[in-house]
Parts: sequence; C-alpha cells; structure tokens
Amino acid sequence: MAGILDLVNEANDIKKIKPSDYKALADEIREFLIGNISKTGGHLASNLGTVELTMALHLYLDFPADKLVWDVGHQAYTHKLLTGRKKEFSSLRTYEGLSGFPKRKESDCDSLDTGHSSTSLSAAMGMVQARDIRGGKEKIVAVIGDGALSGGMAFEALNNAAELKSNLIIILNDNKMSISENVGGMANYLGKLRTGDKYINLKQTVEKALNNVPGIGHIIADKVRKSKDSLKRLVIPGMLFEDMGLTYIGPIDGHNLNELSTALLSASKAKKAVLIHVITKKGRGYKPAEKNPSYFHGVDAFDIKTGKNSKVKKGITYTEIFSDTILELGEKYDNLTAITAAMPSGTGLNKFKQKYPERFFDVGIAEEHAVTFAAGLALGGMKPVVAVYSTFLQRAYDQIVHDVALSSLPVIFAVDRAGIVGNDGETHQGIFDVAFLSHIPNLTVMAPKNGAELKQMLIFAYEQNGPVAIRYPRGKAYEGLADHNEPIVYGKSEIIFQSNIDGKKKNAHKNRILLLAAGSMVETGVEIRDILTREGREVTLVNIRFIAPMDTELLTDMAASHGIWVTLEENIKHGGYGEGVAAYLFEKNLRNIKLLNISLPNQFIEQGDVNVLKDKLGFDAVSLTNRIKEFASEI
Ligand SMILES: Cc1ncc(C[n+]2csc(CCOP(=O)(O)OP(=O)(O)O)c2C)c(N)n1
Ligand SMILES: CC(=O)[C@@H](O)[C@H](O)COP(=O)(O)O
Ligand SMILES: [Mg+2]
Repeated sequence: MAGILDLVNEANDIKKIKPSDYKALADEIREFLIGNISKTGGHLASNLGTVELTMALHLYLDFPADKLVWDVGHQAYTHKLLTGRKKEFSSLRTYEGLSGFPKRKESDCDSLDTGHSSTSLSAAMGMVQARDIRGGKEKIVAVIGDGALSGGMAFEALNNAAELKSNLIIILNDNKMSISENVGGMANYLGKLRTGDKYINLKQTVEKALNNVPGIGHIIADKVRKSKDSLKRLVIPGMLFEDMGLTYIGPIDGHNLNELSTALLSASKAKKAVLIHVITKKGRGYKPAEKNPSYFHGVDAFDIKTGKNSKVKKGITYTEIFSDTILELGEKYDNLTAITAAMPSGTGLNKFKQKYPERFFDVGIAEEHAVTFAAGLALGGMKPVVAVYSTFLQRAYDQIVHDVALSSLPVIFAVDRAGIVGNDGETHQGIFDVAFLSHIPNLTVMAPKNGAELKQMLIFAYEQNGPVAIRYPRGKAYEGLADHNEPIVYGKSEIIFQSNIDGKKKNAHKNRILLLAAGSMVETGVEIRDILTREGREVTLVNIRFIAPMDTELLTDMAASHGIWVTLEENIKHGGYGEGVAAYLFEKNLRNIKLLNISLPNQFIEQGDVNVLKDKLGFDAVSLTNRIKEFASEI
C-alpha cells in the first residue's frame, strides 16, 4: 500500500499532504532511511537527525525557485526523498547512482554541490547578493551543522553577513556532534545557548515583568523595547551572533514542526541575515545510532537488529597501521604530537588521544588552522603529525607552503584516503595531493608500497628535520612484498625486480621495460610485471618511495639499460610524478627513452566502488598491461 512518502514523492511536494500526516511521514522517512542505509551504507545518524527540519524547510520553501543550501550535504537524504528521488535510493553512493551529497546535475532542487564542510554560508550569501542585483524574490536558506560552524570559512562568512541588507536564513543544526563530539569555543558557546531560555519567550517574559512594575514599569519596558540593544544585552541568548549583526532566534526544538515553522516565518520578515538555532538529536529514531552517533555517522551495510557492521573485515588497513605506529612513536618520543581536524576516528588517532591526551589536538573542522598550529608546535620543539584526508588537505595549501615548507619545519603530514576513495565521489577522491604537494620546496613527499613500508616511512619521517608528507590509500593495506624491506635512504628508490640487463638479446636495451611505480601502484606493478615477464618481456619494477625529491640518480642509471619507461601513479596526471620524469628526460636530452605516463585522468572522478571505478578507468592490472604492450609495440 502506497505510504505517505510515496504520495509526497509522486507529488514531488510535501505541501500536498495534510498536517495530520506529518508525524506519520517523519516516521516513514526514518524507517525508509534505516532500511535502505542498512543495505547500501551511508551517512545515517546525521540524516536521522534532520528529518523534521527538512520537512519544515520543504513546507516553507517552494522548489526549485527557492534555494536550500546544505553544508557538507551528507545530511540531505530526506531532502532527496522529498524531491522525487525515492526510487533511486537503492543506488545511493554507487557508480552512476544517487550521490550521497547534493548534486545540481541530479535535481534542480539541489542548489550547490557540496561534500566539504563550511561552504554553505559563503555560497548562500553569494546567491543572496545575486538575487538582489537581479531584483529576485526567491527565499534562500542555508543549513549548517555545529561541526561545520567550526570551519574557518563559516566564520569568514558570518563576519561578512553583517553587510547583508536582505533576507538570508541560516539554520544552525546543533546536535552537539561533529563526526565525534564537537569541540572548541563555539561548541561551548552553543552549549550555553542550548541550556539557555528561548529568546522569543524570554523577551516577552522580560517585557511582561517590566510592565507589571507599578508606575514606571511600562515606561522602562517601552524604553527597553525601543532601545533594542539594551534589551538584547539584557535577555538575548545569541549575543555573539547579534553583536555580529545577525538576528538570532532560538534555541528551538529541531524536531518540532510547529516551532520550526514559527521561527522560519518570523525570520522571513527580516531584511538581514537571521540565524535560527535548532537543537536536534543525531541518530534520532534508531537506538544504536542515538547511543553512538559517531559510529553511525558514516556506516557500511549493517544489521538493523544489532546495529553491527555486516561487512567482513578483510585484514588491517593503512589507517590502522598509522594508528599503531603513531602510538609506538608517541611512546618512544615525548615530543611527538598528533593533530586532527575533527576526524580522530577516520584518521586513526583515537588510540593516541586516549593514551596521550596532552599531546593530542582536535582543532575542529579547521584544516588551515591545523597546519599552521602544527608549525607552531614544531617551532616550540615538538614533532607534530597532522593526520588528514587527502581531499581535506586541499584546504590548507597556503599554510603548507607559507607556514611549514618556507621555514622547513619538521611537520609530518599523514595523508590518508590518498587515491580513489570510492563511494563519496568527486568531492572526496584523494587525487590532487601529489599535484599540490610535490612542487613545494623543502617538502618531501613519500608513498609506501605496502602496510609495512608505511610504518617504515612514518619512523623515517620522524627522524627528518624538515616537513614530510606520506600519502596512503583508504582501506586494506597491501601485504605483498613483505620480504622487500631494505632500509629507507633519503631520496632513494627501491628496486623490487631487476631484469637481466646483461642479456645478449638483440635490441635488449631498446625493448627492456622500466616500471616506475608509486605507492599503491607498486602492487599493480607486480601484477603487470608478472604478465609481461610470462610473455617473455624483460621488465624492471621500481618502488619509487619518494615522489619528491625524484631519484634522478636511479633514472640516470636506468637510462643506459631500459628503453621503455612506464610511470604508474594513483593521482591526476598534471603535476604528477610522471610529468616530472618526462621533464627529466627532456632536460637530459634522453630522446631514445620512450615514456608512457600512467596516471588518473585530469578529471573529477565520480562515486562508486573503488574496483568498479578502476575498471571503468582501465586502471586495473590487465588493462594497464595491454596499454603498455600496445605502447611498446609501436616503438
Ligand atoms: C573540509 C572538511 N573537513 C572534514 C570533513 C569531514 N566531515 C564530514 S561531516 C563532518 C562533521 C560535520 O558535523 P556537523 O556539521 O555538525 O554535521 P552533523 O553530521 O552533526 O549533522 C566532518 C568533519 C569535511 N566534509 N570537509
Ligand atoms: C561526509 C564526510 O566528509 C565524511 O563523513 C567522509 O564521508 C568520511 O569518509 P570515510 O568513510 O573515508 O572515513
Ligand atoms: Mg553536528
């Protein structure tokens, strides 16, 4: 029997149902989310917390004319359900399926493509100014979480919001959580607001009290009402926002449709930025997620009854190796400090946090600050490790250049999720870090061939006096080549399999293949070398270890004995290692060497299972071997 959600989905408009059905709709949405995400995986807790909020927004806004801007956008599943995308939900975060984030190409009700935190206010403000220039009438609302509000961009936008002369509604969705517990001064401030009285009631209470004062009471009330500031100083809880030129409304119950609708209506009248502070519960409606919203922030498929992950664990991950190694280094060196930008769990710093709380820093969703904070720690004699996802490190480019590399400070960047990450799609693929790191002077950029070498590299990085970035992929660590563990020498590669360069075969040199593999591509290189060797080709496989500085000594040696070079890297082509090798060959006038640069295409890579994406990109060992054979046959 079609449920209310189906009615809304067909009508593509929540306004078509009766208010008496709202509660049932919310229940149906929650049941649908839990049922589907238990199969596909995804961001469950945040979405369970924003069901009523999203419904209220859809009752207030008229899509697609009005604009709703989600921050991060991981909590927009209900928005997608209310805008006709219910039937695609089983394809959530899969290749060519529904994105886990707002996507304008998916729906004209998605106003901004998001995935990275703290962008909503800036974008919404731009939309407001554009509306005013056009003389438009559309409503514009941004929804930002308390975690995202800890991001620098959000503060930059709030600072600028005072300039607005027309309506922007900012919904602050406060559930006390980022991925882990939210941190910082703003989190504390919001905590005070949460426990404070509601502004609307408080203001009326004060005015009523003053009016009851015999004689002069109503005069004071009148004065106070007229002199807004003193009233606000006296009663308003959201002083910080008010003093910044916004109007603050709240805190209100983010699960109460009436309160939400009243606040939206009240806010819509203001010709300025209005911040509505809503209190929600992350994970609401599913006990395991309510109890552990951090675990259920981003989940794989799970058993609804137990809440347990249905995925069978297949070996240790790079993140777990990082986590254990940092713990060992922390034990050995009391100047080792660890920093995360609101992702202690995802980056594997939870154990370090437990054991060395005084040397652990969660700075909130603030990658820029994290890097320069690390520079400060290094200047103070510490050895800071910034654990961060490749994609989020993009935020801190200038801090790396200007605050760390310029002074060659001993900061270690543990760049996790480097390469194709899969289901989070374009906004999360870790494919740009080699391009934006490897050209920075003084910065060493490394990539381990397997889990054991990640440990070796972290220990090696600790012993360096300058900044080192180590990039490694999401997921299970490669366990092959365990017997290849020669000590790391600065700037030097590791020859894994050396072909017989003394062979007397005709044109041996010309046809001998050199595979220069970086990080995760060494594993692929082993498979490629096996196939080619079985077919009688002479192949040397090198684990380059150092993306920067390049091991030019090795390249010079190999030029004398290998005529076909292939670089293998899991990052975009431009600014990659392969382009560096091409430049080297050109500068050295080594025209007889034929170079095939195998990297990811210079494009955004959509969502999907990592292996599916690699197949589609022809990035699997067999496809790459065929490309190499075709290239070699043309010579
Ligand atoms: C720049 C950036 N850093 C880190 C992340 C990872 N991340 C995704 S959601 C999230 C927490 C967001 O917390 P909040 O805004 O409060 O939303 P909630 O999940 O609580 O609804 C983080 C840190 C990100 N998306 N972007
Ligand atoms: C929405 C967001 O940015 C994070 O939750 C991210 O999806 C985490 O990625 P991992 O699943 O790789 O930890
Ligand atoms: Mg939150």
